[in-house]
Order: sequence, then C-alpha cells, then structure tokens
Amino acid sequence: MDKRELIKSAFKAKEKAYVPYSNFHVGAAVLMEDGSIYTGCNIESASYSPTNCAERTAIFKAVSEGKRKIKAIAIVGDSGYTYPCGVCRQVIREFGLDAIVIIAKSEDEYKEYTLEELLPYSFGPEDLNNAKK
Ligand SMILES: O=c1ccn([C@H]2C[C@H](O)[C@@H](CO)O2)c(=O)[nH]1
Ligand SMILES: [Zn+2]
Repeated sequence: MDKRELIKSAFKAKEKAYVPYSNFHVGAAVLMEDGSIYTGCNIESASYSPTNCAERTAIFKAVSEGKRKIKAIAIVGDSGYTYPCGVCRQVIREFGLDAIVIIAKSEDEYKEYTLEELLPYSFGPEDLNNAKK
C-alpha cells in the first residue's frame, strides 16, 4: 500500500473543504479493496447539523460507486493530528472492520491505527444478522 500517495490525496481533498463556519479544513482519502482511491472534504451548512465530515464524504463517494470494503483511510486536518469523530469511526467500521486508519500531519509524519483500536467493542452489521428474531 502506498501510504504517501493516500496521504497526498487527502491533502489535496482538504483544499476543497467548504468550511465558512468553522474554518477547520479536513481531507480524507480511502483506499478500497480493489485498489481504487476516493477522496473527500468536510462540507458545512448554514444550519450546521447537515455538516458532513471529510471521512464520510470520501466513504460515501466510494460506496455510491459500488465499492464496499475499505482497506485504509488517510485523514488530514488543521489540528496537527486530526482524529475522526465518533460518527465517522462508526461509518468506517461499517465498511472496514479491518481497516487501517492513517492520521497524518505531513506525508512523512503520520500515525497508524487499526479501526479496532479507535473503536473497540463496536456494534456492527454482524450484530443485527445474529440477533434472535
Ligand atoms: O475528523 C473530523 C473532525 C471534524 N471534521 C469537520 C466537521 C466540521 O466541518 C469541522 C469542525 O468540526 O471539521 C471532519 O471533517 N473530520
Ligand atoms: Zn466525522
């Protein structure tokens, strides 16, 4: 996996962030199982709550193109190491129980986690499938 390329893609997506209210820019790039990469930025709204995080923008773009399995996601933001919010962790989990999460400050400075480390004891699709009807 080319982590530098994924991080670079996330930085490029960050430039597109639409953040008139927070002025906090975030970019993400997801590497899917088939090797394809989808990028996303955060997109805010004047009524605030419709705001979409960069991570979910990228993941939803991939899923809407028929890609279902996340291998890795790189995330970059304005706060040095910018970690995904709880909602995005849950969405990463939906499509990437084994995903690697790369939190980058630059192409050379990054930290790496498993989704499992960031969202332990998670609830996911298997729980519903195993539920007694
Ligand atoms: O991991 C994160 C954390 C925050 N944001 C966005 C949401 C909002 O637009 C801004 C401030 O919370 O940053 C993301 O996109 N990803
Ligand atoms: Zn989020």
